[in-house]
Amino acid sequence: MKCATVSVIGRPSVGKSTLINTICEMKVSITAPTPQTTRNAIRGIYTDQRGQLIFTDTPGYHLSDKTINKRMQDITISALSDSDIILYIIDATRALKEEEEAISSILSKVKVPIVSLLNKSDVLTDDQKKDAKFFLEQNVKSAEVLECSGLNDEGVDEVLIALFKLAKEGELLYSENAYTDQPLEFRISEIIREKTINLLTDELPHVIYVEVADIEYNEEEQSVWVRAFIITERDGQKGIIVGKGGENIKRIRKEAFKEIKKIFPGSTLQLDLRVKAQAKWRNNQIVLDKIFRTL
Ligand SMILES: Nc1nc2c(ncn2[C@@H]2O[C@H](COP(=O)(O)OP(=O)(O)OP(=O)(O)O)[C@@H](O)[C@H]2O)c(=O)[nH]1
Repeated sequence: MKCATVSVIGRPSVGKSTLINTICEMKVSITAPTPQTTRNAIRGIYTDQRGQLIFTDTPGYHLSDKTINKRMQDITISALSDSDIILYIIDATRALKEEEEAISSILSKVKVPIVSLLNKSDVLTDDQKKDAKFFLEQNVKSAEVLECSGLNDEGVDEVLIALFKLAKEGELLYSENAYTDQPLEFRISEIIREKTINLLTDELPHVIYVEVADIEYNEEEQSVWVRAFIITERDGQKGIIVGKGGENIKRIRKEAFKEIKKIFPGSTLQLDLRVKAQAKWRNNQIVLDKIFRTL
C-alpha cells in the first residue's frame, strides 16, 4: 500500500476545497464564491486499493500584512514543509500575477515533489492553458503538469494517478472509512459558517465566526442536540444575520440542519442556532488560535 500527505496550495478561489470535496466525496471543507473562505488546514482522506492520500487544504495564500493573513501564510508554509507531495492549483482564468509568483517562490524553497494542476479546465481557453503552462515551465519545478475540473469531476482520476505515483510505500495512517479527521464541532461550525456566508455574501464578507457551544447525545432516544453561535464583530451586524422577522437565520438554520443531519444518520437532530456579537474577535489571539488549529 502507498500512503502520502498532500498539501493543496493555490490562490484564494482557485478551487482547492471543491477539488478535495470531489476527491473525498464528502463535504470536508467549505466552498463559497467569495475568496478566502477556508481559514484552516483541514484534512480530507482518500483511500482505495492503491493506498491512502491525506489532503491538507491550506488556506488561500494572500499577500497582505493583516494579522489574520499573516497567520494564513504561516499555516501554508508549515503545511507545505510537512507534506510528502504538494498539489499546486492554478486558476488560469485569472491573470497569473504577483500572488502566483509569491507562491512559486515559496515552492522553490520547499523540497517536496510538486504536481501542478490547471483547474477549471471546463472554462479554460487554449490561450489561457498555454500561458499557464509557460508560467509553470518558467517558475515551478513540477513532477507533472495536469488539467482538471474539480467541479465537474473531469481529469480528477489522472490527478489521483499522479499523486499515487509519487506516494511512497507505507502503512495507512487512517482507517479505510475515514474521510476526515476534523473534530465534529469543527465540521458543524464550518457548515454553519458556509451557509451564513453564502446567504449574506454581500453584506458580511468575513466578519463572522461560528462557535459550537454544546453537542448532547441521548442514546436512549437516539437524538442529538446542538447549540451554536454565529458571532459577529459588532452589535449592528447581528440584525443582518437575523434578518427581517428572523428570515435569514431561519434559512441558515434550515440549510445547515440538512447538512448536519447527514453527520448523524438515524438520529433526530435539534439545532439551536443563535447570533451574538463579540467585539474585535479578529484581533483576539484566543479566538484566532481556536480558528487556526494547525495540524
Ligand atoms: N468553472 C469551475 N469553477 C470551479 C471549479 N472548481 C471550483 N470552482 C468555483 O470556484 C469558486 C471557489 O472554489 P473553492 O473550492 O471555494 O476555492 P478555494 O481555492 O478552496 O478558495 P479559498 O478557500 O478562498 O482559498 C467556487 O465558486 C467554485 O464553484 C472548476 O473546476 N470549474
